[in-house]
Amino acid sequence: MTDDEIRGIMFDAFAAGTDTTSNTFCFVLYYITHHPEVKEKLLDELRTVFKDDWSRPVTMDDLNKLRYCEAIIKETSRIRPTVSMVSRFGDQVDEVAGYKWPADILFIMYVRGINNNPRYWKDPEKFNPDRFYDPKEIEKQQKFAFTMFGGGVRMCLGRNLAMIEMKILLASLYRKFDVELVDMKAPLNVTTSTVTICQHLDVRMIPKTELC
Ligand code: HEM
Repeated sequence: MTDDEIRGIMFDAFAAGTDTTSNTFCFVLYYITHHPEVKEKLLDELRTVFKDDWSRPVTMDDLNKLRYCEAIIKETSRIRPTVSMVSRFGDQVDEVAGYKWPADILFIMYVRGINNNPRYWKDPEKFNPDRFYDPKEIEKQQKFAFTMFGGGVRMCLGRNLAMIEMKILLASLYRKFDVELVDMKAPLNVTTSTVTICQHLDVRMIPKTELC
């Protein structure tokens, strides 16, 4: 591999892999703090997986068991996707969604619209991680009704890494701390272009004295 190729890969990892994960995680904290019943279920999962050991590193085996953590991350990304648009350039005349399109057209898919479409999601505005946890709910889902990492050959290259990072962070954080919002009434403060950035989120981290 040449130096240029290595530099390019490192650049992609930083450019595509930092704002995305960090902002998604801010949204995860925001939604958990606003849904105490979700926090309780998360803590139950942590108790089941880690028993009374609250400091050992998270293993691959643990990651497979942290299904509710993953469901929280997915439901957060459904209701408030960090990457709000995915684009494709059509270089030839084509037919899409029953319409004929000329060449050199940029198609932009509005991810938030897809993920919150009431045709595919009951009460789409409700934060409910069970949509991605309960096998019956998962079975009901339409294949393309949820996208977090895009799709097809240009799908996010870092998707597995991103999910591993966020699950480890979520489990590690809630094993050792309780997290509160400083202002529960403050709405999410975001700016949106391709990536939705959380401008401001004041949290209070309270060290735990006993497991969960
Ligand atoms: C929560 C975290 C992340 C989200 C929500 C996310 C989302 C996305 C989305 C929606 C795309 C466009 C896919 C498409 O056009 O179909 C993408 C592309 C990409 N992502 Fe991520 N991503 C995340 C984390 C990461 C990480 C950690 C890395 C690398 C370390 C990464 C590397 C990339 C790269 C290289 C592309 C371009 C792929 C291509 O054009 O072939 N992403 N990501």
